[in-house]
Amino acid sequence: MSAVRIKICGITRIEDALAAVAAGADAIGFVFYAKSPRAVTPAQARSIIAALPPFVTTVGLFVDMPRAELRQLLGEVPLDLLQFHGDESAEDCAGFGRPYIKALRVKPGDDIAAAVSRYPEASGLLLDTYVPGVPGGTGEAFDWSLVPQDAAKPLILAGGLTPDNVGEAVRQVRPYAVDVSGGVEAAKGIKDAAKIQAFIQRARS
Ligand SMILES: O=C(O)c1ccccc1NCC(=O)[C@H](O)[C@H](O)COP(=O)(O)O
Repeated sequence: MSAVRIKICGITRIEDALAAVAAGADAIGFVFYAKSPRAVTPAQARSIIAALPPFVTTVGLFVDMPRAELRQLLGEVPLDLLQFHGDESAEDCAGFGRPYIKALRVKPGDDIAAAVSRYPEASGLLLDTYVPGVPGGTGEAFDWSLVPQDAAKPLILAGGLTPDNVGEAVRQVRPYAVDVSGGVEAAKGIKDAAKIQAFIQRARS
């Protein structure tokens, strides 16, 4: 089995992006959702991306953003992959000339395999925790036993991961990738380089 991929999400500063890359992250995520404490402007994201070395995947997170607004943003920011974190349908996620992943907010009793099948064009599905009224970045984990072992798409495990639980999460779920935001922060939107290093080392050990 290949090494688990790692995305560090909610990046707002160049130094945090570089710390993530130096620690071995495969991808970094930018939150384009104004209500988030981790929100960035297109100009901020562009200047962080300009500081990156090659071969780092840049991911933009959106929550039910109007299509015209998203198209304009994609003309301003060189994003490799789109992450839809709201109530977008498969049709809403398509047609932007970029691969996408869809976040599914998981709650007890959910049939994740059935939800995956609703997004046949997605590159993968990100599994996050359902918290009423909060679209993402909740810092809470869901019941990992709900994750199917034979999903039709690569699954990215998210929600409440930390340096302390990511090793067990990878052992139990065997996801394609893991995604973390709050678990590697010193404060909301401010990453902690030592926590990023510990997270990546434990995810891959
Ligand atoms: O981070 C936010 O504030 C946020 C707001 C709206 C939609 C998504 C958001 N974040 C998504 C992520 O950072 C991750 O994909 C995921 O939810 C993991 O977050 P965490 O539980 O903090 O590790």
